[in-house]
Amino acid sequence: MASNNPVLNKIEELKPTFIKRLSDAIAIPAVSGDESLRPKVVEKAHFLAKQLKDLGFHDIQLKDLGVQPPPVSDSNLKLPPVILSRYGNNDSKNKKKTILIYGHYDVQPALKEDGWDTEPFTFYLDEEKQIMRGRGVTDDTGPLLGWLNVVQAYREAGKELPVNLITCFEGMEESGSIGLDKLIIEEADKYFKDVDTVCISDNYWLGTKKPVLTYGLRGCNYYQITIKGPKADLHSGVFGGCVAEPMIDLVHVLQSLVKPNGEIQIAGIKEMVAPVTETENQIYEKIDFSVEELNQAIGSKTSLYDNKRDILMHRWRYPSLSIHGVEGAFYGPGAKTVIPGQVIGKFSIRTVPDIDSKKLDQLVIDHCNKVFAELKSPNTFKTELVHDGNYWITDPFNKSFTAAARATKDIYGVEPDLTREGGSIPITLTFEKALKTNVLLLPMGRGDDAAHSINEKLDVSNYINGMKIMANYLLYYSED
Ligand SMILES: NCC(=O)N[C@@H](Cc1c[nH]cn1)C(=O)O
Ligand SMILES: [Zn+2]
Ligand SMILES: [Zn+2]
Repeated sequence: MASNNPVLNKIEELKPTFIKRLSDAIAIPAVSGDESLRPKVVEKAHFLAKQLKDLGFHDIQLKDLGVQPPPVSDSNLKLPPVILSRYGNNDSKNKKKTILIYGHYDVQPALKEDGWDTEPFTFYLDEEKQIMRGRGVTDDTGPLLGWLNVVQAYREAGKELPVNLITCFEGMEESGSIGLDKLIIEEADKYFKDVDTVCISDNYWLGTKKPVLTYGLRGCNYYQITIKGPKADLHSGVFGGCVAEPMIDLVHVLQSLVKPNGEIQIAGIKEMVAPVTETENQIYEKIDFSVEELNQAIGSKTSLYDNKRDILMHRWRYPSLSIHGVEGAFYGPGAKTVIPGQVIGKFSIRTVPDIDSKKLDQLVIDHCNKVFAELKSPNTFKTELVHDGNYWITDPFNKSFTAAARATKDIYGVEPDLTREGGSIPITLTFEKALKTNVLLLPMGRGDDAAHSINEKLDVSNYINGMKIMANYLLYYSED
């Protein structure tokens, strides 16, 4: 019986070791979106490769993906490596199934000044609440290390791993997984040739109490608008009123994209969204989630919808457009009277079935060009795609989901809810297509973990129970 799996006790016993491993990893500020921190992303790859080696993984390869394509400031900037490795081997008398474990070791940017209670790259354990804090604890360093920890627990419990593992850990997920598609396609018949299924632990429960398994993701197309005017920033008293201000142009274009109620204003997008079916209509009622849980996760009562169904549909199955920020604009405290000479506005669209990504890019660029032309501004203007990643949806009743549901029930005593997610993991669809296999999303953290936000956290219980689920999932998936 897997609930008596001795590996589960070993996971409890090794808790301090696993917390220390996470603490060491969090200390490396592997921010893929910050070019100046690229050496740190590479350092984290080497840190992980050493951990894998010490745990008995073999054939460890740090795959070079070449230089980062534009738009990028440094045209020689190298992409961080993808870490491939194996645990276990098939020989003639030992034919085990092979699971590919995907995770990402890069993280979102984080500064203490953003409002963190502690330094984001100094791991913090709240002993009383048993909550761990730091950039990456839940997205995705904690879950990624979970797999390594599970291998250690199997080894120290004296149990053979019931499956073979292949790792594919990337360092660019938070920046669109640039370069990874090509590598997966190239390795499909080589390094990945024995893969039976893919498991990704890089998402979250919907709420805070009930575990879930995830069968859908939205895609993400990220754009930037660059507006250039004066050669340098100007004094607004000296020049204000007689120069065309890039920031004023940008505000006009950005406001044309979306209404405050979330409605996207770009013509042609709505028409590409798949209609709601009767079967789909019925799934929302059964999901364990409430408006209060959303309010708790966002720390306010600012939801656009007052009922569960609309909230879930707008998170999972409708597109959304978010405006993220403006590079070059004044944003600090105080009252600087500056006219920024050049600004870069950033926004993204979360995509859903059946939006055609290339058609979307054209609609977005045409829309922005049209609105800018109407301004009759002498400034220069360019809208471009920074990166994209497709949406994904699968059948949640295949062998891998069934094994994961059983493993989850062992640990939490309930059947997990089957959910979709509003976030994106750009590479999911590529795995499915290139390896001709299923993908399972097996989340570790909770819906209020504040991934991408300040004070990102992971409850110790989710870390430990998440590993126990992984351990039993490997066992159940190995069975015929
Ligand atoms: N945990 C998954 C995650 O956070 N994914 C990112 C991926 C992304 C896409 N474009 C930029 N980053 C997300 O924002 O959903
Ligand atoms: Zn992630
Ligand atoms: Zn993320």
